[in-house]
Amino acid sequence: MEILPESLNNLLPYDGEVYFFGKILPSKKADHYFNRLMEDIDWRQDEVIIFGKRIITKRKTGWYGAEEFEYTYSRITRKAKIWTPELKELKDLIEEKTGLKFNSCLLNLYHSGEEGMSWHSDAEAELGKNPAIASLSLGTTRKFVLKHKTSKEKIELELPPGSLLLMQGETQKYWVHSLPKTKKVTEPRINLTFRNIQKIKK
Ligand SMILES: O=C(O)CCC(=O)C(=O)O
Ligand SMILES: [Fe+2]
Repeated sequence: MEILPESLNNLLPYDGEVYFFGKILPSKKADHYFNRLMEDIDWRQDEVIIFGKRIITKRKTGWYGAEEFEYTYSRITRKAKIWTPELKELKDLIEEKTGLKFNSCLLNLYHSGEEGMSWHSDAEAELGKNPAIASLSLGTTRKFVLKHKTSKEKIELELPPGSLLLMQGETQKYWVHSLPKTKKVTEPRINLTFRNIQKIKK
């Protein structure tokens, strides 16, 4: 069941649903969480395999959840750490705003505009069919782009600190998304994507 404020429009013209909630955290709170997460998250550089090559990303990530869920992406499997107090608070807030339940969170730390995320969809088996993914942004504002896999139509939006974006329905099946690199941004950004892992592998 989804409880969405009636005022929210679907940003996608077809084949999925993306809702922008705007700022759900006042600036001071957003700053507070940014600083806490910088300190408390076990930030790691990922080793990903791209076109068969092992690459160490500049971007750092963290993987947290209600249990030690295993998550596989780009052929790397990681075991979740248990929620920190701040992550639990943010999860509760996002569940309240979206009316959905989430049991895990992937965090990304982009040190500057030199780091981004290339085109992908979040369609890992662990997320099940038509996953809902809630994305909270902290730190500097960055541009986020969605692109339809066949029509190539693009939807662009700015994600300011404290703002929430929800992707659900068939979005991951028909659209890819990216965080483009940019020379204009020198400040760091943290993004949290709350997800719901379906299969509990121990
Ligand atoms: O940083 C963002 O806004 C996007 C992150 C993302 O797409 C992901 O973690 O799968
Ligand atoms: Fe993503």
